[in-house]
Amino acid sequence: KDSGCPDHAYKVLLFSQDPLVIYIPNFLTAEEADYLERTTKSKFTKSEVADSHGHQLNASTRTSRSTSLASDPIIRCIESRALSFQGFDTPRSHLEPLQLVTYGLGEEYHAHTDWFEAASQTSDAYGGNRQSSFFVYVAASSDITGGGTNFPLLDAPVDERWCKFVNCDEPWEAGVTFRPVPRNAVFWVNLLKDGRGDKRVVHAGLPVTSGTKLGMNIWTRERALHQTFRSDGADDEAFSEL
Ligand SMILES: O=C(O)CCC(=O)C(=O)O
Ligand SMILES: [Fe+2]
Repeated sequence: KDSGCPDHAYKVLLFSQDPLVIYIPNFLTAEEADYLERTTKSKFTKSEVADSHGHQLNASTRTSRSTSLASDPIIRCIESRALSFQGFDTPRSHLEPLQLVTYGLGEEYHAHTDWFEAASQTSDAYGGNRQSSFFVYVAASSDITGGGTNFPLLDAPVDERWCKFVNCDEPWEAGVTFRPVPRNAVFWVNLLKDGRGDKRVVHAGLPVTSGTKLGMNIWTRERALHQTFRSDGADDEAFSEL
């Protein structure tokens, strides 16, 4: 256990076994969510996406704004939680810096996978491809409508207890849409056993039709990222100079 980190006695709900999708209520504490909201307010820039050649671009497919977080004690606790959730065998070096994403009215992220096709995005420096994703709903204004995360190829659940977390008004053909419930998270595995990307986890951040939404991506790579691409990269460099 990381000393000084809040105890995380959260429960989890298995959403899908194959692909593996797990729903996590209360992934963040109220204090962490507040902290993330406060400290990132002025930091957002237009989100970038990688094209099929691996070039970063400001595409109309992603109209949200995002920012990467440098490590600090609170961030480190969130990282530790994401790592221990995946078992003890995932080292911290496999984590990308946490990425906060904010959406205002009409902003969205069209259907995409978090895993990459382009070799330039899955190089050794990046630790290969993205093995898993957490999408965490950090905050949503009380008047939020829209802004769910839609997985068109997953089956919608049947039991109505899921309706707290998924939009049960959606037509069955639309797959499943997780609602932006603050502090909750969706976790899924991106890669098949053989390392190829799993197309079934394609998803979209649906347009926000009123209010605002703040989300967070936690991406775990297959292998260690080069130090300069890690949230604690700067610290490590300072260390190596000692
Ligand atoms: O905003 C969402 O609901 C999903 C965002 C997302 O999939 C991403 O940033 O990769
Ligand atoms: Fe995504």
